[in-house]
Amino acid sequence: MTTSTTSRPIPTVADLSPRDGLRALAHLRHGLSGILPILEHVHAQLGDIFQLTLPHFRPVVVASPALIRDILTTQRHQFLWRPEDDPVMRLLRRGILVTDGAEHDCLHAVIAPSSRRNHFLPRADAIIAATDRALDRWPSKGRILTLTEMRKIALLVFEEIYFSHTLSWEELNTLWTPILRALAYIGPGVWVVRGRAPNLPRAIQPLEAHLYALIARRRATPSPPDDLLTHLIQHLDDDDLVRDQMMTMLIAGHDTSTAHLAWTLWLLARHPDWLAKVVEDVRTVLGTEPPTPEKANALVRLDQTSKESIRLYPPIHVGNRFTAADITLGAYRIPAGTRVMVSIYLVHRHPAMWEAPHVFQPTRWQSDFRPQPFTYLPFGGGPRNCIGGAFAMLETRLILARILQRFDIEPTHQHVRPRMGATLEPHPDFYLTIRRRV
Ligand code: HEM
Repeated sequence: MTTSTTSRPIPTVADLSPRDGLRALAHLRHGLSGILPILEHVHAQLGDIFQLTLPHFRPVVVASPALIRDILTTQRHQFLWRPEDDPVMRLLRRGILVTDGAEHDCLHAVIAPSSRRNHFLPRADAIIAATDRALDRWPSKGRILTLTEMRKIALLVFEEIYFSHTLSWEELNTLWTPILRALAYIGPGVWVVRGRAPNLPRAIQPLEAHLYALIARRRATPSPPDDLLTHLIQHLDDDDLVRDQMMTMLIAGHDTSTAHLAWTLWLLARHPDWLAKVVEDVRTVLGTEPPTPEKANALVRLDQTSKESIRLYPPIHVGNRFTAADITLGAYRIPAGTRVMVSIYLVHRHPAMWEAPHVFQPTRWQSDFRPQPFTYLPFGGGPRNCIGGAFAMLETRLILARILQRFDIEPTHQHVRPRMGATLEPHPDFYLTIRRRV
């Protein structure tokens, strides 16, 4: 823990000069997409810890690796994950992501085994098969709406691997709007500054019904498959609690991969010289065979692309915590009940930690390159890091390799901005021009 005998006041946006304040606010012309540039601007002026002071929304934003280490590891017991009244709590209820202490640790013990590498490595062919179901419907020559298509793939893959359920196109159509409504509900909205969370939208009902139907069917299956859903029903008697974990894993497990896949394709399409090299690797290593985990490991430049993409555009760009009591963090006193935001986005672009932080430079990820501790946190850090990180890394590499094997991608000039939804996603959704090879 970082200690200090005297405490310092946390700088607030009120400490900005009027000129800097106006410059920061000017980014609001881009709506929600302007918030990250505002945070970058304030970070540059006020340093690695500062406080926003909006009505009902006064988070302490942290971009200091040392303080982030304290929050995620040594002082983690001083933080809670969620206040009672928050849309994420209302949607996920008692899901692993939003529980604390012993309850969290019990759920972790149930869920973690189905997310280990040795569990899903043998199912890599199912990831490819689910991907192919979506790719087979792409035009031979034409355009795809990238974020939308990546979401379809991520949902098909997720349900196949974690619920052993082959989602039909009809089911996907039924679930599509409820899932988008659930994501919009938990994304930032005006309620944040109004201070009162809206009610859970009724439109998500078909998603609830889908999860409960899977639970009922699985409880009635005599020889169930070895997957997350089976682990859950074997350990948890309460269907509502099973539903909470399924909802959590489905939301946390597909929206993040969707955003990462879309960002990576956008970066590739914006950097045609690099794209050509990655494609050459894919086609040399794979030939006409589908990607396997071993072959994906040999795709070094694809791996570098993915690492750089998730540095620049981390789908989870912030870790939210709440102080459980008055605490001391480094040289600062923070009162109980304060929202503390670990800014993964700011630390990934920290000018003192990264060379050319805003530049897409996949070659920085040479095999011997190790970022400074707590400066690269795409999957969080400490004991509460991402439970699906290993799966996500394999899944996204296999999917990208399959896309590049089966399709040529044209460079794009389209600009997108990172928008804070439930995850950090490219906005607007963008078209990729593609041509089928196989
Ligand atoms: C590119 C994909 C992914 C990214 C970038 C990502 C990122 C993260 C991050 C940053 C955290 C920590 C949040 C915090 O400290 O506040 C986290 C936690 C979590 N993630 Fe992921 N994630 C991804 C994929 C997945 C997948 C595939 C699953 C499940 C199938 C998943 C399930 C979870 C869960 C349940 C937690 C909470 C763990 C706990 O509290 O013990 N994530 N993720």
